[in-house]
Amino acid sequence: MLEIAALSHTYPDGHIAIRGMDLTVPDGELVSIVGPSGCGKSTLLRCIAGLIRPTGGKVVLNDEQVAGVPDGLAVVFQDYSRSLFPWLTVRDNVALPLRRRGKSKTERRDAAMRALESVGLADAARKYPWQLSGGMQQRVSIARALAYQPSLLLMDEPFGSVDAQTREDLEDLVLQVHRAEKMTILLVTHDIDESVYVGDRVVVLGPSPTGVVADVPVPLPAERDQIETRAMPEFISTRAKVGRLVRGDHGALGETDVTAADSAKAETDTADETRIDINKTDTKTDKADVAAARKDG
Ligand SMILES: Nc1ncnc2c1ncn2[C@@H]1O[C@H](COP(=O)(O)OP(=O)(O)OP(=O)(O)O)[C@@H](O)[C@H]1O
Repeated sequence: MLEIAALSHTYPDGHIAIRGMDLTVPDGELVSIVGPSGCGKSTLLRCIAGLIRPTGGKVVLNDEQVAGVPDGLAVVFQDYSRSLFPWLTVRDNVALPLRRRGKSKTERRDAAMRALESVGLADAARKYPWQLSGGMQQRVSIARALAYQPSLLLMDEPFGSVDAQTREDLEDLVLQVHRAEKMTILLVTHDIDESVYVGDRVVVLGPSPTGVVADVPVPLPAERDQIETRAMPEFISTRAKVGRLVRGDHGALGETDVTAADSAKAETDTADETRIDINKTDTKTDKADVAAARKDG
């Protein structure tokens, strides 16, 4: 269970990105997060990932307050070109984080190959990331997250840089993995259709400083199909509702939607920002991991 309570974040320059956000995500749910450009979606994910410390409120994951990168967390970013190490093979990129799981070399390689098979890239295992297309590189990033077997997967606009066909394939891949592994997934997207197509629910954030404007259930069957699901009346009406809410039309709120706008207004905590040095720590660990991976050959 992920619980976000009265979460606020003010950057050191005084910019208030998040104010008084409340959100609860039960285990195994796939929640889409949408909101106007620049509202604070990435800031929210970084607070959940323990990469920045909130200046107010808290993030609690499985009953423990997040104070650094939690165990069992994986993140997929939009910019795949910077998230893979060009000097490691595809297989070694996928296997790298498993060092932190205490796995042996053979176990790491087996897990990496299984994850690559699940994204249809087993044949590319011995290639380097720069030998693959953008969509294939993003599938490697997803395979790396899957191999880690996270209990919580955060995806920040993960399909923003790939073509339309690849995007649909990756959406279906995430749905398939979500069903098979039952992991909790938070997916930030600018694409309202995508938010409804993949989500169990869509959380709509308001403009900066952001908070939850509405929590919209997605009344669609768990099994989804790119053509049939998108033609369903429930898909069309939910997409229209989310679209209006993102544009600030709160009249689009239905009886089943939960609004947290009031609690967002109530929170005024703008305490000083304290940055965690987790980035430094991570960089050191990554360097050690990478050096060891290269030695493994
Ligand atoms: N390090 C920082 N220092 C100061 N302000 C920042 C910093 N990082 C982000 N911001 C500001 O905080 C706000 C939220 O940024 P964030 O990247 O979280 O938004 P977003 O919703 O993910 O944006 P987009 O829709 O463009 O992806 C923006 O106004 C941004 O300019």
